[in-house]
Amino acid sequence: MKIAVVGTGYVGLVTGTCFAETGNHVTCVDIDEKKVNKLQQGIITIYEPGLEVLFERNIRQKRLEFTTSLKEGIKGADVIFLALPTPPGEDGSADLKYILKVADDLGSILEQYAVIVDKSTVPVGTAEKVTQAISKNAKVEFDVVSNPEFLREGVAVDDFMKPDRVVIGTESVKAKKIMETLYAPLVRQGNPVIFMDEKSAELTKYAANSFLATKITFMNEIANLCERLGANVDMVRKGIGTDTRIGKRFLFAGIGYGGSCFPKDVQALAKSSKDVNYDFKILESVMAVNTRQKTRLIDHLKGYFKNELEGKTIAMWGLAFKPYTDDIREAPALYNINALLELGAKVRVYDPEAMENVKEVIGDKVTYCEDEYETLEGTDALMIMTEWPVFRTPEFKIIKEKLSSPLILDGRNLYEPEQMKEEGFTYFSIGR
Ligand SMILES: NC(=O)C1=CN([C@@H]2O[C@H](COP(=O)(O)OP(=O)(O)OC[C@H]3O[C@@H](n4cnc5c(N)ncnc54)[C@H](O)[C@@H]3O)[C@@H](O)[C@H]2O)C=CC1
Ligand SMILES: O=C(O)[C@H]1O[C@H](OP(=O)(O)OP(=O)(O)OC[C@H]2O[C@@H](n3ccc(=O)[nH]c3=O)[C@H](O)[C@@H]2O)[C@H](O)[C@@H](O)[C@@H]1O
Repeated sequence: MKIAVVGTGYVGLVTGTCFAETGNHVTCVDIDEKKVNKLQQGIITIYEPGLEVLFERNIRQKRLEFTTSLKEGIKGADVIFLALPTPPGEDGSADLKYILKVADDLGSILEQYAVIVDKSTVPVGTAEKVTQAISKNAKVEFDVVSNPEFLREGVAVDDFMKPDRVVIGTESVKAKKIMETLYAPLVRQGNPVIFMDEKSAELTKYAANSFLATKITFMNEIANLCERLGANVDMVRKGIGTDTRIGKRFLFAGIGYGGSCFPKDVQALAKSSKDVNYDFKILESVMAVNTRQKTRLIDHLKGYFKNELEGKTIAMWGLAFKPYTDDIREAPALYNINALLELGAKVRVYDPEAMENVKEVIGDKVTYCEDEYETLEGTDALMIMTEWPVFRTPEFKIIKEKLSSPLILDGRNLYEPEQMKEEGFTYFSIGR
């Protein structure tokens, strides 16, 4: 099949590369000339384990191409994916300006029937709006389909190539057939393609992300309660996760969820609910608890140093919002860096992949270090923000030698509290 992917960011690049890998001819379109230039030279623009080898192979085999021209990119395409940004607008709702701009343009340049697919996370009613925008100038038939994406950064290739399920919202028989054929190689494992109406598909995406954010938040609350009651959240997690109705995944307490999606999608669903006069109480609590959770380590640090953080230097391990990505959007680390700087502390940071991205946002307000041990030079405490494997089994002796006070604040529960006590640390983790 001939596929066009409009928007070659995270989702666009994974979508384009994976569909090329399953034998389609894919042209990815982006307005960012620099990005397209790099991609045309075979330079990958995101860090995603396992993607580069597929990307290089499909470019070599001329199944994957890049352009800045929408007209050229969609020429002859059977399916056109819109993988465009939907950032939060001022009121928290998803901003549809990128999607609707492309939809407007598509109307006049479509030369033959195509299935236009909303791959971006978009509120209920967007497929209808996209249809109207294209219809204004369209001279040919087309269908608009909702096909939300459920991939996670860091394991995006696996999530895309072996999806738990594929959700497709359409009532068009023609579009359904085309989408079925396109996804057939990806659902051979027997996982379902679930067809439904467009609105239900759009809401499914927000429901999934909001449910997962709620699950994490619930565990963060249980963790906070554990600290007050003397229980251990790891034990409680194991105790409840073995109930198959609850499941083991997404039960890890920490310093709050981050990333480019959970925060914005929970906020957008809350706003959509308000717009139809529905007070979605759980979502309001989830957002409030998550904001509070991000301050947990700082609160403890302030307590330890009796609010005297002026002139203290803090080492920070991990900047990305989670491991195996260089993505720092809504990363708890950024929140904590800013809070430390405001309190007059200095910060020394290390992350295996995300430092360049942090430099772009924070500049030289913090010191960037070559590795985890260099961050510890002349510092008063260590904060752990991301559970990269390299931080899991460090040389505690070296850490202790380098810190002026043996204080570790661990937002990801990497170490055993008992062992830390034996090693002579004051160790604060979440819910233990
Ligand atoms: N990042 C993720 O892990 C996931 C994201 N999503 C959703 O997918 C959508 C896209 O997200 P990301 O890929 O992270 O965004 P992104 O910000 O990484 O990429 C968007 C791309 O669209 C391009 N663009 C903007 N206007 C354009 C136009 N008129 N024509 C062509 N290209 C244009 C930008 O230059 C950028 O390269 C969002 O709705 C997001 O919520 C869904 C699942 C996973
Ligand atoms: O819509 C999206 O963009 C994507 O959002 C999330 O994927 P992602 O943001 O890549 O990352 P997750 O692995 O879900 O983690 C999100 C945040 O939750 C935190 N988290 C996750 C799991 C957990 O048990 N505890 C926890 O605190 C992570 O540290 C991270 O900050 C969803 O998991 C994907 O299904 C979805 O497609």
